[in-house]
Amino acid sequence: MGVHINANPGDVAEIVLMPGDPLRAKWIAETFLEDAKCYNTVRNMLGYTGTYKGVPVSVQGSGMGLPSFSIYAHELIHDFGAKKLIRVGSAGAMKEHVKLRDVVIAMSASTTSSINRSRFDGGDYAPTASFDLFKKALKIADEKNIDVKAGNVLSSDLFYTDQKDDYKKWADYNVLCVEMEAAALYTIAAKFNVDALAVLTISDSLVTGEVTSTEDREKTFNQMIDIALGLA
Ligand SMILES: O=P(O)(O)O[C@H]1O[C@H](CO)[C@@H](O)[C@H]1O
Ligand SMILES: O=c1cc[nH]c(=O)[nH]1
Repeated sequence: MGVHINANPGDVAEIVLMPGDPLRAKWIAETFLEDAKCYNTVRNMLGYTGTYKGVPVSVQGSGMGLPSFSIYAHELIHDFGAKKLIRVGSAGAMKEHVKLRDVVIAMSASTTSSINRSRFDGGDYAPTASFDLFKKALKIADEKNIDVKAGNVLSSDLFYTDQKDDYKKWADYNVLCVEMEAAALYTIAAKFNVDALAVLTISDSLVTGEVTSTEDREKTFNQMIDIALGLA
């Protein structure tokens, strides 16, 4: 049992999909998994385990931001033995060629958070995807004819920035999009020596100002789920 995940040993599968939104977790469990059962309702941060093509798979909401994500990732690995964490999240495009609904796989995650500076006594750690999961995800995308972009993403502490153009410096250095958790995922997975990958869908564009609806973000980003489940 963890402090924030009120489940029993064995309730959580070795592979866990992690959307920020707990209602996206519910949608994934109900839409893609067989016999999904809810194992966590603490703080309404819903977690489910079911099967996908006969393989046990869990889906656990993480909440927003590196601190919240870090708590769930830590407990999933440390208390429940998770071995593969796949973030399935929304992100804002920072480059013109990254379009609404594009799937972006995070090879690495820059961050504005100071969590890793504290952890590494001022040093700049480089949070990086698992090569094995990354390779497999590209293969799955290819087989399923899903066009993906891959590169560095930004895990920001801020959703609302003070200046509209704050993203441009990151874009100038080829960072593809902004979200709020991947850097924590890659750091915590590395600490515990488990595999991790962030598969993102572009929900809005900081370049063009286009947006998708709340319902779209909760229930329609199927392609990233297809890729994530292919990793099970
Ligand atoms: O759609 P999710 O997975 O929550 O991800 C993105 O959406 C939230 C902000 O709206 C942040 O958590 C960000 O990382
Ligand atoms: O963190 C996020 C997620 C989606 N869009 C953004 O601009 N930021």
